[in-house]
Amino acid sequence: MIEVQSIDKSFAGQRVLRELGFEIPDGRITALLGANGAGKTTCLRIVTGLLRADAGRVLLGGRDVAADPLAARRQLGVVGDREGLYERLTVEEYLTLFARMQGLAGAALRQSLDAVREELELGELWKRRTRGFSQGERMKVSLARALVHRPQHLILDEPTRGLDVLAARLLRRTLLRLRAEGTTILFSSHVMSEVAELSDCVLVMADGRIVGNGSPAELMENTGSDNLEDSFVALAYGSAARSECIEGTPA
Ligand SMILES: Nc1ncnc2c1ncn2[C@@H]1O[C@H](COP(=O)(O)OP(=O)(O)OP(=O)(O)O)[C@@H](O)[C@H]1O
Repeated sequence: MIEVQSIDKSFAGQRVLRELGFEIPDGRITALLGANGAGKTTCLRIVTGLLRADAGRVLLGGRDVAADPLAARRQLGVVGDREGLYERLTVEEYLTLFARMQGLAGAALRQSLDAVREELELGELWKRRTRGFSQGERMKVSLARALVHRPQHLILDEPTRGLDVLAARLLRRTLLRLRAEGTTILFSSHVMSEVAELSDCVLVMADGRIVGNGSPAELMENTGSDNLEDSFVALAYGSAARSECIEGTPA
């Protein structure tokens, strides 16, 4: 479970997150939506421990990310807005390095590497250095790095950005499989069709707050919309003027 409790964050006096709070239960896929600049990446960086909040806290599986970062990271996989590949290493070397850093060794290490190679169809890339990889190839390696230690929580920042149809499909299939295995998944996106297809729950951010929280069907019902995009627009852009939340959503 991911618990975000009353997070505040400012950059140079500009308040980006305002008492942001939400909970994500295990075995669910949750999408984080918001206009450009709404604070999604800042929120995800705080949830993953890359950035410190000014106030509030984040718990991953009950562990405070800021107070106990190593324990939190052991149960966390992250696909960030940059892939962070080491271009001189082959895929195998790169994933082995990250698996070792997560404490895997011996047969367990071998098994984990074999599993991600197969699941993410990395066979042909396995012995290649990652320099020059296409966007889709980079995403697959980045996702494999995030998954190699079988984390309980997976966080992805716009994971399908720049992917072709097949790569996006592989990613969606992987997320659905992980959900079936009980993984807790939080991802940000601007692609409404993929959010509607994948998400059990949608969080809509505006002005550093959650202004909508529910299943796609609930958000549509609460906004009187017959599609998720209209519902998102009503919440994300209407909210700045109305500064109110849909029923049942924390302010
Ligand atoms: N390191 C930083 N220093 C200064 N300002 C920052 C920093 N990181 C983010 N911001 C500002 O915080 C606000 C929220 O940015 P953030 O990247 O979290 O938005 P976002 O919702 O992810 O946007 P997008 O959809 O465009 O990726 C923006 O106004 C951005 O300029």
